[in-house]
Amino acid sequence: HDKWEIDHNELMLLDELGSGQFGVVRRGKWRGSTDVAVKMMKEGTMSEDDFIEEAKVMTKLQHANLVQLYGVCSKNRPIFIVTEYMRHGSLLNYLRRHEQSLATNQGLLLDMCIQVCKGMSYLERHNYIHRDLAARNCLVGTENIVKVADFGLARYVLDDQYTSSGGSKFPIKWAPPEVLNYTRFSSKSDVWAYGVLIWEVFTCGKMPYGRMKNSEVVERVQKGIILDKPKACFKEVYDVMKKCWAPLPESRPSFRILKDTLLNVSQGIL
Ligand SMILES: COc1cc2c(cc1NS(C)(=O)=O)=CC1=C(NCc3c(C)cccc3C)N=NC=21
Repeated sequence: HDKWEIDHNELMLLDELGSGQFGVVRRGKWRGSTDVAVKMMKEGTMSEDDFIEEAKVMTKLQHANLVQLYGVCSKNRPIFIVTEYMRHGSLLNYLRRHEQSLATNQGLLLDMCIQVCKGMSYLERHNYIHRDLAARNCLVGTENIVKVADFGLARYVLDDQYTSSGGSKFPIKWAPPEVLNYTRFSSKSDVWAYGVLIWEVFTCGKMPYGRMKNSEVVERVQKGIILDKPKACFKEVYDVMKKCWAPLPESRPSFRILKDTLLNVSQGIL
């Protein structure tokens, strides 16, 4: 019995948590006691066999700031992807719901960014590129634990509106110039997206570039125009964002460096 294969008879599906373009996510219980989340992959949205191959690798990526993949139910269709359950949902929704209390708590906002950085530093160390890092793809658990989710899944999406940089669903606002021009993903393109994620956190979930059209955002990014400093954000934190948005990927810091930088900023200003 393959370790990553979960017997769907051992799953009890409970309330619906949300639904995205790849399917519905429901809360569940595994073997009667373990809280899980189950993503039921809408048929035809994903190259399933490739993903199942990848699931074997993903179950080996284990870190306190990565949403743990428990396994897949791949014997039936739709396939189920089973992960640990994060009781406060997506970071983006959490920021928006708790704006009042979070807006004045820079320490907590910075701590959330550092947790994401630790998860991303682990992926970087394992040469694993996320490709779709954003606050919507991070999840919040108990005691303000923040974890990176959905890492690497973008490669298996069949909808080319989502995968090609010209597509209507492509996350343009989190993409650096080399991804917009050549779809060249790397851990340094993840670093650019991480800079936008810090901006999302310090604006408590605002949409980057507001309601600006994708074509206008692309033009600005190509010209080197970057997002403004959020009101409630220390200058030192904005300086880190600007490092993440260096036009050339090789000029951007690694997540390993970013982690040390942010920890110093945290000690310095708090
Ligand atoms: C409590 O609220 C929630 C909790 C979760 C959640 C969404 C919400 N609600 S919401 C929509 O944000 O408002 C999604 C998950 C999840 N994993 C998702 C996942 C699976 C199952 C498979 C592959 C990739 C991923 C990321 N673990 N816990 C939660």
